[in-house]
Amino acid sequence: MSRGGSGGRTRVKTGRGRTASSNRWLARQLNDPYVRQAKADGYRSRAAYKLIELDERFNLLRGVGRVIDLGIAPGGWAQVVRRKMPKAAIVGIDLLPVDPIDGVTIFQMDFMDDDAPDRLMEALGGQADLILSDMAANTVGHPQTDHLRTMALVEAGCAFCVDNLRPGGAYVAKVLAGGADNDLVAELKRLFTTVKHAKPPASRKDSSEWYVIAQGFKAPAAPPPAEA
Ligand SMILES: C[S@@+](CC[C@H](N)C(=O)[O-])C[C@H]1O[C@@H](n2cnc3c(N)ncnc32)[C@H](O)[C@@H]1O
Repeated sequence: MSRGGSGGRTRVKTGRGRTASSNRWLARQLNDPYVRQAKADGYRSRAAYKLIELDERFNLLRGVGRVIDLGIAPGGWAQVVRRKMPKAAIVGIDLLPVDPIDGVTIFQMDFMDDDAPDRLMEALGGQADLILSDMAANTVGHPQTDHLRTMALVEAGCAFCVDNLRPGGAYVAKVLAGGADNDLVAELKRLFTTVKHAKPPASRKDSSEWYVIAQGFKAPAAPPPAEA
């Protein structure tokens, strides 16, 4: 047994240079109907079906003209938006490189970089109707740390909404169960008319991921008139 370099997780060496965890991953991929379906439908990731299922339930994509996709790689969600709303402007960002998707502008950079919001919005060309975040921080195997790191991304997405979402727009973000999200939900309820949680069937049962669906962004209150 050896400690692998990836996030300090214990990796078990098996035959042919593979690890037990990579063998498990391979077996799971081969047995996963969503993986097979994604291949048949030409989607780059099984994650595509999470957005399809969320859209069926919450009508997220109806009428959208401008969409931001945070954590776009490898591009399944962007493909879903592209197919359903062919005329929509779609701008995505990811730490990882992404093969081009027709009609989608993609930045390879950290969403937490100071200039990321401006770069995204300049490319989008106007306020977003929908901001999607499927971002997940690299896990370190410590559930509370993983939860907090992903929640920081969700909160950054929420701040991005305040500046860049049109009134009535929606924000969908991946969250991990972990207990520290009451403040976030309270903030979302202040900003949006409805806030719901959902775990789409395509989300693996053994994953702690959920999605928060915030719809009906409230127009920011006008600043009070300056005193004469
Ligand atoms: C689950 S994947 C997204 C899958 C995608 N929705 C799809 O359908 O193909 C999560 C992505 O979030 C990205 N990510 C995590 N932290 C990020 C950050 N700070 N800035 C940009 N992307 C980030 C990861 O690189 C990863 O590719």
